Amino acid sequence: MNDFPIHLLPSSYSCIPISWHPAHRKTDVFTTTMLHGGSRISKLLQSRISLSFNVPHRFLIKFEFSSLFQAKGLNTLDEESVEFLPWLERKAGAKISSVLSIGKSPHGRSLFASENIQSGDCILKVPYSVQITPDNLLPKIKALLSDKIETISKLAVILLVEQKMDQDSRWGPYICCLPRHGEIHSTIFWSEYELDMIHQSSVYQETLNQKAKIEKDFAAVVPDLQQFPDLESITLQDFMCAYFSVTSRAWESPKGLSLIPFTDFMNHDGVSKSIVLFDDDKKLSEVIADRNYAPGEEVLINYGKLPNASLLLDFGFTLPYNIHDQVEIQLNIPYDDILHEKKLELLQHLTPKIKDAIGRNCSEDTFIIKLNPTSTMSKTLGHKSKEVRSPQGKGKGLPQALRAFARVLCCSSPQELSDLAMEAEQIDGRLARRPLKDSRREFKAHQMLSSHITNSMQKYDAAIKSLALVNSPSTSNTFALRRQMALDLLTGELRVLRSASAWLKNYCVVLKSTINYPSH
Ligand SMILES: C[S@@+](CC[C@H](N)C(=O)[O-])C[C@H]1O[C@@H](n2cnc3c(N)ncnc32)[C@H](O)[C@@H]1O
Repeated sequence: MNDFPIHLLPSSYSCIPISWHPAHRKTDVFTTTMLHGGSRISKLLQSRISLSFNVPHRFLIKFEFSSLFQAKGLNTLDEESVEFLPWLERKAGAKISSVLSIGKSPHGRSLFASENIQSGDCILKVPYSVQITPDNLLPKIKALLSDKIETISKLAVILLVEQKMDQDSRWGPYICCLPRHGEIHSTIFWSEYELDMIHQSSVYQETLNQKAKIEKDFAAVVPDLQQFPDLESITLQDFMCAYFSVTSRAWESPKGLSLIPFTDFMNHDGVSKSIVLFDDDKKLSEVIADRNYAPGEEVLINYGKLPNASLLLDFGFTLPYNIHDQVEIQLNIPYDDILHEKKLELLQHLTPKIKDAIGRNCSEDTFIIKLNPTSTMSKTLGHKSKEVRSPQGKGKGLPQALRAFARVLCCSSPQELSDLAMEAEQIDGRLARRPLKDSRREFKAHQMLSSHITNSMQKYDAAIKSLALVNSPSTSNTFALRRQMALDLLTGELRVLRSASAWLKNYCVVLKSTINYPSH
């Protein structure tokens, strides 16, 4: 389902580990030996000459980088950023990168090529010894925290404890770089007024769920933290910020959830092929460049095939045109349907638990529509775009589970329901996965879906139009930024709905042509 071996850990839809983990998302952890081209990676690792790290090199980086940034007209570095890599390399006792430097991008800190990088180069190697995992909890706090506390909360507590230690923190230079309240745009920090802009999207409810979960997790750690005088002043807002730092910066690694300093300064590019890899034998994480970079260019990685819904909730940003966008729709069996109970029973028994792209279990009436993984070039937009495929195409179009649900929903007699149940038993136990033999009923089911989606599109249209009318409650840029994110989110979801609608209309036209009307 997800080709990306590792990704940053979003938390929102987490029923898995990072709860999602990955936390909410399904995360497959591969060691380099399991990767495609793993041998290439090992070869690169062996062939790279390890430069010894010394003080003059620090100054070299500083010099090269400052001049690079002046040449590119980018913001110059702050002192903290210049000192960061040398600090981490000293801590690791190893060279981490000789081709990357930290700089400022329009999206916060980022990594930039400090010299020519070729596709296939290993651009950074961060030893496990300088990654932050729950093992880094101070023993006295570790002993106190109940086993029930999730990893994500444990990492958040580590960040908070280190923050409180201030000058005494072993991770001070890293902690200083973490986002602060006011700089974070995840929807968990949006006001009610701002959230209202995305009421139409499932992210609205996901945000409320996520906030409730964080509050619950905070309530679970507070009694333990209160035993330390320095930590009793930690507020829910502090915890939320630390929690966000974890969800937006941690990777699921063979050691569990890990914060990987320096690597986590890399920004996301949805079409990049670079990901974070873990070499468990060498006990380090690495990134291989997926293309050539000239000095001064921002080097990006892929956090995973994430729709704007996940990016917004877990990372606090959206992409203007996200090829991984998806939309969640809900179908319900009407209560006044005389077959309500029977349909419900059948669906509950015979429909396998529906899982979305990120591994979350959905209730039987919630479906995720995604665009077909086969990309085509959109001439108009100049972006790689995807469509829900037409019935004639090789793709499957809408989720099978959604179409099955519609077929059951449109049954009008107990006999039709038991025919479906019998057919499922005779095949693979999965209900209503095949087109109904009666083309009229198949047509009716898809017509119903089509009008449901049209209805949803109208609501999205209205929500998008109303964005232009919402007034900024303050003069800050924050609201304008969040409104743009809301627009990206809703526009992307509407695009998926439009594509699904086109697919359904096409399918219905094809079906209609096969229906034999009785001759009079
Ligand atoms: C893993 S950190 C990357 C480093 C981060 N820019 C920093 O200043 O430390 C992830 C955060 O970077 C920002 N970010 C990453 N990729 C982005 C993108 N393509 N567009 C906008 N913001 C992005 C978001 O704020 C996100 O929460």
